[in-house]
Amino acid sequence: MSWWRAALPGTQLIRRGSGSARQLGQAAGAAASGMGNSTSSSLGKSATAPVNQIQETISDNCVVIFSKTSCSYCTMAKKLFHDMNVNYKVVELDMLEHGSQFQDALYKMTGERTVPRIFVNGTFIGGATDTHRLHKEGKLLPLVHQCYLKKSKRKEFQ
Ligand SMILES: N[C@@H](CCC(=O)N[C@@H](CS)C(=O)NCC(=O)O)C(=O)O
Ligand code: FES
Repeated sequence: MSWWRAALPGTQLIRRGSGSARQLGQAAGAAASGMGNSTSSSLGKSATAPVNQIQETISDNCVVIFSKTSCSYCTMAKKLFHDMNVNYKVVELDMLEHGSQFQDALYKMTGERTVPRIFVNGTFIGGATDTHRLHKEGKLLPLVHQCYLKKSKRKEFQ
């Protein structure tokens, strides 16, 4: 048993490869490789401004990777979380009709429009290189853990 599971007995906080991607038939790349869950079903389909849609996605999910299906840096980032047994949300920008508008919004929010753009616990943590560095420094999992703790506390009071 991993330490974070031990710390949070009985919770189902860390899941990998939830059924939703397959059920929704989305994110074929991620589903086929058994990694992560789905491209957000609503993202890019609502009239809400891209920045607000991104805000909503990053506050609803502890780990969000803005990615492109063709990008191996993105695949490496997904693999990192997959190997840590951490569930993550992937938004494949090249699969969205208005993907470039989302890249523009990410530029406004993070200063770069490159992929991957990775958010943990609602905060931008960087691209693939930054994320690997955080992991090497032992700082990545605590950030994820903080988010799970926050969510489980919220549940307690509901
Ligand atoms: N050091 C950055 C490199 C990011 C980067 O250069 N990404 C390229 C793809 S690998 C990119 O986004 N190019 C522009 C684009 O696809 O719109 C990281 O680790 O994330
Ligand atoms: S590694 Fe080539 S597009 Fe990302």
